[in-house]
This record gives sequence, structure tokens and C-alpha cells, in this order.
Amino acid sequence: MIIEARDLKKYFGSIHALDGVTVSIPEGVTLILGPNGGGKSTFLKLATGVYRPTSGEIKVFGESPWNNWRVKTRFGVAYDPPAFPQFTTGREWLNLFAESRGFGEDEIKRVAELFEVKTFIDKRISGYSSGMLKRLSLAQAFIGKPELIFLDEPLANIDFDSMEKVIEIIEDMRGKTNFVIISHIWEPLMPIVDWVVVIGNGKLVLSGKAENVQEEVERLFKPHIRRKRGGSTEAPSPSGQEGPHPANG
Ligand SMILES: Nc1ncnc2c1ncn2[C@@H]1O[C@H](COP(=O)(O)OP(=O)(O)OP(=O)(O)O)[C@@H](O)[C@H]1O
Repeated sequence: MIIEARDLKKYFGSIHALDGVTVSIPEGVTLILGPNGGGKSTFLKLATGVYRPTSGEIKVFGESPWNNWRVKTRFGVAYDPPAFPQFTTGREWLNLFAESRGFGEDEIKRVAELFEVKTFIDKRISGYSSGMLKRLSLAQAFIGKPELIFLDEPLANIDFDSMEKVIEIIEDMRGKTNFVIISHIWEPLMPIVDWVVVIGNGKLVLSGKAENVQEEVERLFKPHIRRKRGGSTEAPSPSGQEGPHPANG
């Protein structure tokens, strides 16, 4: 197991962002899903040692990440929204980060090419669009090919071609690097995901092998869009069984 949480709680005043989550995340690619405000990002920030648990515990590589530099340098993270100092350039920031981990310019060149940040890497971050910020945050997370990479919404704010590219990059690194990914855009990721965790309302909703929970995930998260056809309204039922809707009459 690369991450283990036991009765993990994080409260912000009266808000119970996480309210007793016990979950184990194995090696491989893990997707964390859940409704807005459910506690996914809070879980991620507890795993990366940004937050300290209110109670309970979380361990990454067997150690608590809070105040633990040894663990923190073993993973890369791309937060959402990405957070950077505004008045440095992308290159300056990546340089500083890479240096702190013992990597040099070649590694910056590699990640800059990988996520296509080269055209704006020497501009100040304050002038970046949300797409540029996303690319820079992904580039940072991949510096040094860490053994674990956390990605919060890696497919948000990028165009369709780039989305495919990001998925390909993750797929290429599968088996060598572990990933924990939060993504509302989950369907294109499913083929490369090993494990799925669903967090909602501060609680663990489900955790399991992707192939075993696929149906449940589809039931929970596939948009059930009502389509008008020939005057009657169709809406797939949560069980996936189509049936007459007396209310539509
Ligand atoms: N730093 C904070 N201070 C106060 N409340 C917070 C803080 N961070 C998160 N929350 C609250 O905790 C709850 C869980 O938020 P969190 O961001 O973890 O959810 P999420 O599942 O990542 O949501 P989304 O999918 O919208 O990003 C929300 O009610 C949120 O408003």
C-alpha cells in the first residue's frame, strides 16, 4: 500500500471536510472521484502534508507526511487550482523546485517539452492563462520522475488534444510511477486506472479495483441527461434499466 488513512478527519471550524475516512491505496493508478465539496482535495492535501489531520492518521510510504520532508520529496503534486508565486517566470520557478530535489536544466527541458510549456516558460507567471498554469503545474509534478505523482484535475482547463496527451503520458509511466488522480473528467481515464476511491460528504463511499467498481462508478457519475425524443422524455434509471416514466405520462 502506498497510502493508508485510518479514521482520518479534517475539520475547518464547523465544516467537516473529512469525517472519518479509512482507506488503503495500493500501487498503480488510483482515481479519486466524488461530488463537489465532498472532501477529495482535502484528502489530497492531507496526503501531501499541506494539512495536518484534525484526528486520525494518514501515511504515505508508511510515514506521516506532515512536516516530513523525507516523504514530501518522494512525490510530485499538481494542485488545482495551481498555486505559484506570481512574479517569477515559469523557468525560474521550475529551476528552484528542480534544484531543491537535485535536478538540473536537462530535467526542466524534459518536462517543459512533455507538457508544452516551452513557448511561455520565460514569461512571468502572473500573465499565464489557466491553461498555461495547468501545464506548468503538471510539468512541476513530473520533475525527476517521482515514484508517486498526485494530480488534482489534470484534464481541466486544457484542450482536447492536450487531454489525450496527458492521458498518454500517464499511461507511458504506468508501472514505473504511481498516480493518485482526482478528476471530474473520469471516463477517458478509466482504461488506465487500477483502483478507484469515491469520497462524498467527507466519508468513504467506495474503494476497489477499477474493473470491479466500474458499473457502480457509472451509476454514480455518468450524467443522466434527459433527452427529448418524439415528444416523450427519456431518462435512464440509476440501475441502468430503462423503463416507462409514469410522471412523464
Ligand atoms: N481551507 C479550507 N477552509 C475552510 N473550508 C474548507 C477548506 N478546504 C476545504 N474546505 C471545505 O471542505 C469541504 C470539502 O472541500 P474539498 O475541496 O476537499 O472538496 P472536493 O471534493 O475536492 O470538491 P471539488 O470537487 O469541488 O474540488 C467543502 O465544504 C469546502 O468548502
